[in-house]
Amino acid sequence: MSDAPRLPAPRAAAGSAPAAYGPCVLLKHGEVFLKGHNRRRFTERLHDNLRTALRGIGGSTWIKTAQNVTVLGGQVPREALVERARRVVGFNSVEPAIRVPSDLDGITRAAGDLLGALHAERPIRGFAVRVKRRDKQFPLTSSRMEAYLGGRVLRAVAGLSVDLTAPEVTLTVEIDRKETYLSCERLPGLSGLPVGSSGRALVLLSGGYDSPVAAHRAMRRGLACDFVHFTGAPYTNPASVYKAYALARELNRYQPPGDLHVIALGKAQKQLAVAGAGRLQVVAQRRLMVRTASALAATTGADALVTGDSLGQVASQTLANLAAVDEAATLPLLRPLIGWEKQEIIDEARTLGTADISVLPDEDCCTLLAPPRVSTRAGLPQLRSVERRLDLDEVVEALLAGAQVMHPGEDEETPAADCPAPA
Ligand SMILES: Nc1ncnc2c1ncn2[C@@H]1O[C@H](COP(=O)(O)OP(=O)(O)OP(=O)(O)O)[C@@H](O)[C@H]1O
Repeated sequence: MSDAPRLPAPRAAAGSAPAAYGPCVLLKHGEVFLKGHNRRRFTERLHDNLRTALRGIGGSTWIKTAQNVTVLGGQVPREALVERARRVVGFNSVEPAIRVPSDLDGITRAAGDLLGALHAERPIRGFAVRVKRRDKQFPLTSSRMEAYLGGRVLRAVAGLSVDLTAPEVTLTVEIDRKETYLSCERLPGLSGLPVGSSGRALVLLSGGYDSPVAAHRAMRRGLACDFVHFTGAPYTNPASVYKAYALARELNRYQPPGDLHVIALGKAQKQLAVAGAGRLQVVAQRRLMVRTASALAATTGADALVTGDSLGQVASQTLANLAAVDEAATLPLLRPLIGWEKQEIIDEARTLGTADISVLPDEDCCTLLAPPRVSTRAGLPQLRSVERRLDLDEVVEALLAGAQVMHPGEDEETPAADCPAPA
């Protein structure tokens, strides 16, 4: 007895070649999906960021939206599309897929082809079919379609078996009105809010592990980031600038590129030491950094500062010292890693690709003039009395006047050529 259900006539003539058939990538929306009335604005931002990530990919591309899903295709290898899409914040998953017209024959043939090719590459122990029918006009319900496709695939591909409890491969079939998408692989995306949807921030970027990870976490909450790096110049070599540039370039792979501002802090650090900062030197330097960054933020359009502090990690990051640094900032000072452990931070830096840069040696401005023992309870009255011996406004003005602006990663890629999405 046949396992085929009694079907209405297929929408395309049996045996005819599918009208549209080709590889694409399905990008499932993350938190954007929850945005109610604002969803459209968030989705536009997500697509703008996707277009930016596609720059320089070497061929024309198109994107279109189905319900809570973006479909990406073009005249470039699908692997390249997948690689670029996985850098875009805001997609929960990235699924290499094929598109076929929404008729039963086309879908059945594609399912057999897809699982047949996979099975030929490496024998599949058990498979399952999951169908999502977004077009309720489609003649079969999702569960009937699952059973039907499963049966047809079993017939078409020798040696396959069904396993509905723990399948090695799950074929996902999403049926829209005109097109159907079939996919056997789901890669995790960078979930979160589209970069830029929460505003702009200025990240204090050192050469260590922590601040690049903090920057990436800020991006994942929708902040577009510029960067500021303080060097100990003229008393240190330029190694830390090379590192900051390489880190910012790596981070810019995840967002429309932000600028890197480099500021030579060495002379001001010496002024603080001469003013008698003593055990307060490191916290006084950090206060000067956030004061200067706050002033710089006014020119970059940032609404917040971001640092890589983690509570209690080092002496300068006790609660009292963090509070003393906060007091010098004129913008909200965000610390995405405040509750993270060092090993968690290093693991994430490895995943991001910043760890290999952070590990390189440099001459950090923070160790320049650092006292043998850093105060763990820097008092505001003492800090203010040291700072009064300097004209802080003048110091900040001079630091900003000497700032260098760089554009890491911006000139490496040419704009992508868009082509119209298939109807
Ligand atoms: N030279 C610098 N330029 C810019 N920001 C800095 C610099 N040094 C420190 N910061 C900021 O202050 C934060 C705390 O720095 P600190 O050196 O105390 O800790 P850390 O654990 O070494 O951080 P990181 O691993 O990011 O260097 C850094 O995460 C960074 O945001």
